[in-house]
Amino acid sequence: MKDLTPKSIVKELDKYIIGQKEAKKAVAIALRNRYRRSLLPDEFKDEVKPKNILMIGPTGVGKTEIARRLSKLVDIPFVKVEATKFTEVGYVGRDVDSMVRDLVEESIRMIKAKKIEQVYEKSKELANDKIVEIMLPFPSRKRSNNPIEMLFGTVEEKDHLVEEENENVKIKRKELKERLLKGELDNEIIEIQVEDTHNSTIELFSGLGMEEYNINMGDIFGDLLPKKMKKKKVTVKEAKRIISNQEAQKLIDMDEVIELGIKQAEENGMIFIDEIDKIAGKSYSGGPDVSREGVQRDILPIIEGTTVMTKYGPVKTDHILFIAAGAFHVSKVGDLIPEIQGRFPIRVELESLTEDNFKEILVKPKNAITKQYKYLLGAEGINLEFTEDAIDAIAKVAYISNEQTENIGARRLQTVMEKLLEDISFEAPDLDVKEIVIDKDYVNKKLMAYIYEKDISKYIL
Ligand SMILES: Nc1ncnc2c1ncn2[C@@H]1O[C@H](COP(=O)(O)OP(=O)(O)OP(=O)(O)O)[C@@H](O)[C@H]1O
Repeated sequence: MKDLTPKSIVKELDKYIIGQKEAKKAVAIALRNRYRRSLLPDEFKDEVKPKNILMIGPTGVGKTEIARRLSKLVDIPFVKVEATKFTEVGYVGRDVDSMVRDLVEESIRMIKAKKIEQVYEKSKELANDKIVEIMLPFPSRKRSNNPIEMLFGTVEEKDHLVEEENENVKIKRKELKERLLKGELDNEIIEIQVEDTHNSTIELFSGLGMEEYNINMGDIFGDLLPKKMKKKKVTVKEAKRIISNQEAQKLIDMDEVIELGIKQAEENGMIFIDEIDKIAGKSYSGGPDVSREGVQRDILPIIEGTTVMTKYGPVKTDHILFIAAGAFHVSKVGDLIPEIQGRFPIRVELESLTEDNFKEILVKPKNAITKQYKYLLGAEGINLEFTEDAIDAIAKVAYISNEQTENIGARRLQTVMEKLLEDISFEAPDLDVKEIVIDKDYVNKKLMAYIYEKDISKYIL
């Protein structure tokens, strides 16, 4: 964490997100502040509240992507919620707590995955031993207490036979294990015990038209319920995966995982509240929805710092970082209740993406969409290339269709690319050619129809 200076964070984010300097800078500072806080003496620590961020900008320009990338970069729990979800019919005040419960769930999942990784090798070994045991059990023979057998000494004789057989099995098991490790037995079928997840749902009020009361016992009691097991026939390959998973679960200390998970969520969690602009303003949004102001008032304590009950125990929200986002086309930031405004001291505006931005987004990010298609078709043995003027043309088409229909930002690139490469993707497995170059002509041919005809004359692609 020490090396993650704001500058280095921005540099990392630059690898994935084009432009949006201000927003990147703001999240980098917020993250650094957490590190700074962690160095403070305990008596000050609680005084320093996270500086929550409000991102203002149209859809599809990178608001969520910046926050999500940041969380990946530093491996912290992250959840995204749509504020409008809480205005829907059927929601009641306490439901806003669900964002914290989801965060804890995510945090625990992350810690558990890490712990499982640590015991992975050991669990794999145990699984192999178990599979050998299933495939070649030791002969079990009850010791006879028949007085005649005991009198004539046949019990000892039988014991001797069993021992001999056991020795044989041991030798055979060694051979079997060697073959198992080489993968030679992967396609054999064996019977193993697996968790029976089928009957963990109880239906309350069923038949009364209240299906929404279906309660999943697992959700309430989590790992606390004893697991019901059933027998299942699977291939050895499957068994290796299932049993090593079961063994790994036994090897990790769930109490510790939960404790660490809660701590991580409290200290380092990040909650992204999208569409906050849609709950700005006092009015009902028509119909029987929960009032927007009501939702803001419900969310407020969570952002100010409260304790939320989860199935894992109480979770304090004081140091969770909140990033709220919205387009604010219709409503203004000033339409949010003052208390909420006050809780988002950092405001950043994200710019609409230009055609040049689109060009860069197509090729520059580590996970750029053109690279993704290259990899996908590479898997079919096809080398896909894009000429520079093809990239220019794709960006232009995306930009124009955003202008002519709905502006969905960089998301448009995905639909345009899908359209462009639809035929190639479909035909790929049967194509004889192994080199495909997408040039400007190909783009024009495939995407002309994408642009409203009436405007084609205006744009020379
Ligand atoms: N500046 C950018 N650089 C690179 N890719 C981007 C950029 N903006 C958007 N994208 C791409 O578009 C997709 C959608 O962007 P994102 O989820 O960040 O939208 P958003 O601004 O949060 O909008 P919304 O509030 O509607 O979710 C991302 O997954 C990413 O692939």
